[in-house]
Amino acid sequence: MTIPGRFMTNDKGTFGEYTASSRWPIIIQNAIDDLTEQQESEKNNDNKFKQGEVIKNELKQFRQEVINRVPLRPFTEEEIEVANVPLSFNEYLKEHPEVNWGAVEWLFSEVYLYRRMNVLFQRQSEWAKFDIFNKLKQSTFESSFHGVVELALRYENLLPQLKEMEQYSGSDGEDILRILFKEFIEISLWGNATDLSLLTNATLEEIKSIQGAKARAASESKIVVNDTEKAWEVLTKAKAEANSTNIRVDFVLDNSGFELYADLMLAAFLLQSGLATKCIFHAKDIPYMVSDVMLKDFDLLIKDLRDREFFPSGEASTKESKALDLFANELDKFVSSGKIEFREDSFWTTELDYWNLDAKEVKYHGSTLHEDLQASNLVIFKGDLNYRKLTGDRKWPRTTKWETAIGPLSTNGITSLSLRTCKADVQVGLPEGLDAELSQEWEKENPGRGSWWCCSGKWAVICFSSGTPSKK
Ligand SMILES: O=P(O)(O)OC[C@H]1O[C@](O)(CO)[C@@H](O)[C@@H]1O
Ligand SMILES: [Mg+2]
Ligand SMILES: [Mn+2]
Repeated sequence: MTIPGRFMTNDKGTFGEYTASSRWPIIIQNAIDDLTEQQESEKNNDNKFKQGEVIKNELKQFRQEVINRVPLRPFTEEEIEVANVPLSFNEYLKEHPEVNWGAVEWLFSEVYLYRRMNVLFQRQSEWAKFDIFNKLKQSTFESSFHGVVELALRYENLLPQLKEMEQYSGSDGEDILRILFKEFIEISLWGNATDLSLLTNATLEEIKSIQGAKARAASESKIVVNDTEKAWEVLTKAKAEANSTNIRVDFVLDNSGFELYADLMLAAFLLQSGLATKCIFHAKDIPYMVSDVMLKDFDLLIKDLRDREFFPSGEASTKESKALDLFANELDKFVSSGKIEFREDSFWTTELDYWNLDAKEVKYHGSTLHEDLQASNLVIFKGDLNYRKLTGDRKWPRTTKWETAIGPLSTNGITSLSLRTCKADVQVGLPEGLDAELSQEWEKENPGRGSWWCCSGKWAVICFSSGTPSKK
């Protein structure tokens, strides 16, 4: 099959076109507003205030450039030097000299946009390490207080049950573990405390019950491709073979706040149940896509869990406070014992798609990461942007097979699982007829935009690749 081109910001009627024309100016304006607020809170630092004014004017100018659809310019030597900008961006622009904001590949231009914004802050000494999206990340996490507490209580309730599991005879225990695995995968997938059967005080019997199955079936109905079972088999096989000595699961992260919290819950479940012995989290090295996780967001999350102002769970003695503290302590223990590790790499914030997670990409860490991820039993890619990079954000027919769409990743040795809430035009792996069916359904409420069902965040896909050539 010929490899199709990537989605462009001038593809009429696409979500990419809409994002570029209407959402990017809003994102930049929000950054200007948050910068102004930050300046107000540090007025006494005159030098910082002045530098903030410089950034603000440059952001306003940049926003105007995007609106006026000017050509995308290369980074200057000075910018590359000061802000450590990977040369991949300028190489791309050299090959595509004519691109402007109104007619450029969506993937490149969106990643380039965040890099351009970051350069403006990195060039000012007082703002070089400032995360312009921090306020938004923190306020969003703060507003998810009830879901955070609910999951912490569930986790606390689950711990003794996982211990008790040992007594269950083989298949019975495994059945429950499989149900819990699927539920934690779904909690991580949706990045919220879905109301699954895993109620706060559900007993193991209840989890296995019909009622539990009904709740699960309801939430699974929105997952239109579901390879969870294949990931389960990989980890249970590893657990049986490795007698739990060395099972590594990697998370290529998406959003901070509740999504990261849900990812940590999944990791804690895997570690406590012996389905993993080490979890490595891959974070972004600069502020990116507004909400994506940086190393500092993990430290902030643990601090927030213990902060009674941030999460008002009452006295330290309340069951809610104790559950939050318990999970924060668990995370500290996992980190100090090396069971959880956090890393960052500039590869994740280049425009390179994940076909570059391969030995052939030797300039921007693609091959280094590819080499390292060979040692992982399962690499979980979270969210929509990662899915777009796995599939190259290309205009594949929506029934294209997963292993075709992810190119070299289907045979170069990385065992991968994409947990994606659908928020962009690219969509593959669908059975015949499903796209038409969902487009028709979405069209009813959204005339003329039926195909945007896969940009709504209302549906999701869970896609597995063994990373080895499929046995013919
Ligand atoms: O946080 P996620 O799940 O990666 O979603 C980010 C998505 O939002 C968008 O910015 C626009 O919807 C996409 O470009 C991007 O893929
Ligand atoms: Mg996401
Ligand atoms: Mn994201």
